[in-house]
Amino acid sequence: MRTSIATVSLSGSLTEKLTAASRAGFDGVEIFENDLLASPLAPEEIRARCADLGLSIDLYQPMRDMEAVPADVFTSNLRRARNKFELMSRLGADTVLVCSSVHPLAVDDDALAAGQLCELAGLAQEFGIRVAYEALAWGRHVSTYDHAWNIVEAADHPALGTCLDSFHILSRGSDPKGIEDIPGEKIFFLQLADAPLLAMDVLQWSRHYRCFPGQGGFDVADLVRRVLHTGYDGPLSLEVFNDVYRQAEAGPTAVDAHRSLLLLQETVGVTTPPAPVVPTGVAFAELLTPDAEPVAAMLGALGFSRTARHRSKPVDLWQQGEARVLVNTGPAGRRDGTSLAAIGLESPDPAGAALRAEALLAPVLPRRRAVADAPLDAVAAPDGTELFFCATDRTELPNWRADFEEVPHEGGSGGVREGSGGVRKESGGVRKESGGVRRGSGGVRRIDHLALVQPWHQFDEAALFHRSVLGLHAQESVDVADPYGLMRSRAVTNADGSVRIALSVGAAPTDDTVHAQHIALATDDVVTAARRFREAGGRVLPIPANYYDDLAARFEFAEGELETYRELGILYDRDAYGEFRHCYTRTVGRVFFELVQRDGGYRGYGAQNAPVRLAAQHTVTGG
Ligand SMILES: O=C(O)c1ccc(O)c(O)c1
Ligand SMILES: [Mg+2]
Repeated sequence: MRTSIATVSLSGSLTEKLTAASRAGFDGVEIFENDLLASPLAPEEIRARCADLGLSIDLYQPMRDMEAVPADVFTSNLRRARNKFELMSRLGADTVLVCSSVHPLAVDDDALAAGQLCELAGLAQEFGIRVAYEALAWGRHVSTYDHAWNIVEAADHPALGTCLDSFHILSRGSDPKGIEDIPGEKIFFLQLADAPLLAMDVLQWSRHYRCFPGQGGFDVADLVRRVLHTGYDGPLSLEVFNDVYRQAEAGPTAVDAHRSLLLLQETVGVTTPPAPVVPTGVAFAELLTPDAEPVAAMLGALGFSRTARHRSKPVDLWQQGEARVLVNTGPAGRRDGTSLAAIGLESPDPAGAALRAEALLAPVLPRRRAVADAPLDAVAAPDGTELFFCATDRTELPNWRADFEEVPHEGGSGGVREGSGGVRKESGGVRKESGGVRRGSGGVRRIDHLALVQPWHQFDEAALFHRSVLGLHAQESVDVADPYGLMRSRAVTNADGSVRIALSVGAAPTDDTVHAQHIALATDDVVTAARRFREAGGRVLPIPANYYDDLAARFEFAEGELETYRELGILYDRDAYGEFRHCYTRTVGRVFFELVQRDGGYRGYGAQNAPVRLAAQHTVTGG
């Protein structure tokens, strides 16, 4: 289907908006009146610019307070309309949106509304223009789509139809089923927006919190299916009033927006892009660092061993159980402190995953390839993290580990390396971890989750990206209080929890040291793990005594248990499924580690404890 976007959904000048929409792959635009008024370009120039960019002008909007008004007001409305129709002719736009009146003099009289809209449509017709009448959710007398349709039907003019807007329909809780009663050719336009489910004034909700389909809580796909059922064949057009997108750079927002429509079209079954290839595990996390020393000390204390080195690049592979961390000291790592730069995702079909990513507008990165390197397909997530689609030790696919050469066993500084015993050699000569971390050894088994802090304006985009590109499931978003601002956090996971990525965002540009990325490592015994870490010279993040007093009030612990947690900086949480014990390391550059013990199917990430953790990190870094 054709895709379109209202200029109000993007930031910048009209020219910037049009360029962004075109680059992101939209077929057309709705020109919002204010964007035209503020533009130095003449209507003819805007028309030419759109043509150059391959964009059609699908709608001009809005025309307000037209109908159900006293005769003298209507006369001046017609004068205003004639003016706008002349403008639209210069612009080459053939459909105008008229939204239901909020005029103080408008009366509750459907016959009058129909009569005046009919007259307006007659005038429009002289200009070859169609009028699409839309019910604003806060319209004075007309606020539902079925009411607007009744008026359009009564007016019975070929140049008058209705405009459906998913926000107005779904925000009021109207049943979208009735849409199927409207003849498709009388639906002149379809505007789409989602929104988070908030209990607030509908006008404020609409003007500030709309988001792209799939980012909020509405069932936009169901509504679209019903509209398509009528035979509607106009564009799917996004109309998103949103405070964040008004400010964020138009280019990435437009891509995000178009991705939402690609996913929507797939959901309703009008397109079949390459299917998502859901990752089945985390192959590795890659740290970029200018200085391997503190990173090596940290990994050693956590019980990792440096087992292999890349054959042609300054990259070390550190392992423990199934957890693998690459430490890259290449040129890119010299730019700024240690950071979590890449994630290797175990993929059943790496090439298929890359095809999916490309179809969903994810930037596909050049394959990293040296002489003997396995080609790795990679894409950039919205925050710049590189996501590699990997196959680890599967004979039929190129194995990224074959690029690494075993190094003589040197290990970390103590820790649990004996726990990951039974080191075997695989044919490629790379040390293969046994996966056999001894139970109760406090050893790390695998990466539990990766926590990625998003740029402030990319939170919704990030969740939609991971959902649509990787086929991960997005959990509910939770608010977390930081001493210096509010954070929102939302996890995306695969079905068995072997891939968990926690996305979070602050309300404003954040302090890098505190709002660092982190790697959470799963252990069966966090108490032993924390002890060993400490004995190996590691320092856990100190947690205030008040936290433990509160834990004592909320839960009953076995004799001595709480004292142990207090001593080791271990935090505790519980949900309907199980228990969670976790502690944090100090930060190295912009990265820290977490040791986590999940028992009995606990599903969360300790969000309850996050405010305490964030405050503790501020204390450590800020003094
Ligand atoms: O908020 C508004 O006024 C407004 C204007 C035009 C629309 O199409 C709409 O959905 C809302
Ligand atoms: Mg609208």
